[in-house]
Amino acid sequence: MEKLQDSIYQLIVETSTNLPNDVRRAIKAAKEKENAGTRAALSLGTITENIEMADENISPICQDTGMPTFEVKVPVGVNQIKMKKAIHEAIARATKDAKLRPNSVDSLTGKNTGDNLGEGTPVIHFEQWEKDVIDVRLILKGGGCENKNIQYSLPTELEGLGRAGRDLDGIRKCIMHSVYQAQGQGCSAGFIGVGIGGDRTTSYSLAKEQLFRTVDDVNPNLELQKLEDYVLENANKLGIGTMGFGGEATLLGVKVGAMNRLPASFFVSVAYNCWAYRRLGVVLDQETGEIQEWLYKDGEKVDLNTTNEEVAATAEVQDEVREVVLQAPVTEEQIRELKVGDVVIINGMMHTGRDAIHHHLMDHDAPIDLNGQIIYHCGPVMAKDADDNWTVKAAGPTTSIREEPYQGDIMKKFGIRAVIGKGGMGPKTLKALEEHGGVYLNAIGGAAQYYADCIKEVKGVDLIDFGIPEAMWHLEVEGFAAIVTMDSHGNSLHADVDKSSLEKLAQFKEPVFK
Ligand SMILES: O=C(O)C[C@H](O)C(=O)O
Ligand code: SF4
Repeated sequence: MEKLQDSIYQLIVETSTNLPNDVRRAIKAAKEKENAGTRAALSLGTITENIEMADENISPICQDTGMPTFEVKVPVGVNQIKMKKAIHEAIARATKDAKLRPNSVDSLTGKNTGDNLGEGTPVIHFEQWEKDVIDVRLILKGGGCENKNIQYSLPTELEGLGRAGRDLDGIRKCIMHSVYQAQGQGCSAGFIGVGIGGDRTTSYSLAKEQLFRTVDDVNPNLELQKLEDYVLENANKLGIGTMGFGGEATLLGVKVGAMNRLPASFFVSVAYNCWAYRRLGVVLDQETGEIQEWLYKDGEKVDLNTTNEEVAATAEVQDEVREVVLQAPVTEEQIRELKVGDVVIINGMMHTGRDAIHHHLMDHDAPIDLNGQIIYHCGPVMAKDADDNWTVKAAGPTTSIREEPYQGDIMKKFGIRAVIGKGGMGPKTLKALEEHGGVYLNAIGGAAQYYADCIKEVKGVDLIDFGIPEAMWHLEVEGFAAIVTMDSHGNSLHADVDKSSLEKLAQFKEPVFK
């Protein structure tokens, strides 16, 4: 098995940096369907550009390289202990090479292990089979979309949809609701895997297993096939759109599996995967561990590069969008001029801060003067160059709503004028933006290569003890574009889309499957 570690390493690198063809096809179709020039179409344009950049740079598509989860099938007699060791070594190596972000954190102390190894990480499931080859599949599912997974216990009452009973129609309602509740926070347009039945644990496992089916796979169970078709068609009528900005493309794939349950339990579990649907597989020689075949890589690679017509359509609309260039630090006056829908181009400094920093700043001083500064909700992938200087390898936004309890207070306490993140924030922050004179800017979730390209220099880092993703990085940027989605006049695009999508959800209240 001398090739095993290397083969697994290749699988990890390829999964993190190169989206499979079925996913590429789904994203391409969504982009073609979206009306050229709308906010949704522009966002999808950034996403496709990012996918191609990651492929070219051999760098992570998204900075959150997720919870590495391996599904391994082995012939009888293959040493699983040795395989596990090779997987661990390959994971540590890929982390060192900045193909994975160090993502394994002690749950009690918050300490990052630094190499993605630790209690429970990575996840590896082995199964024996009768074939004489090894089949290894890997999914890298990020934390933001993982947080949007949801489990229902039927019967239940659902917002907008009323009672969901213990039947196919109740299941239909749960799945429609799962898409609504995710809004844009899991980096829509997304893909969902659904598990019906089982106990709470196996139901979720079944949902995740569905994510290993290809997007164009047709369910052999006719009833489930109809359900998949129904949800795919109708969830896209909710108008949530890419990143929750509104639009046609909300859901790109849905796969449903069912297993037996206990008479007393009836679970429906939904695993939500962002557009950065990173899963690949390899077939390995059982003696050498060498790669014999790649899975999910049918035919020629689907090209996502922007066409000339798309460039022209974008340019036309960009003329209509108000674009404001901000040189950070910024003043209250500049911020109060911004309105929802404006595109802001940032030059100058921004400072990363996410969960640990926000918690810390509540009762500590800031490591630097944050007056007039911009905070970026981002946990980047970083590496040191030959001269021992930090460089940014991937740096997209993280889900901002986690900072909702702190954000308003922190902006006021330190004089911060703008925060950049994704998925939007709630009423507490919106109120603070109005009182204090602040703005919330939405960047395109997952577009980690696209934003890393705007970062010209890493000026320094504070609180590195929190680990690479949670430290405060001081970044000098040029041409960093984001959209105003919450302004200082009480407007929130997120609140609007939530409200209108809930109204649309209610249109699916009547029974469909009897
Ligand atoms: O942890 C991150 O960088 C992002 C996370 O996947 C998120 O979607 O919020
Ligand atoms: S930031 Fe978005 S694209 Fe990246 S892992 Fe999180 S949900 Fe997925």
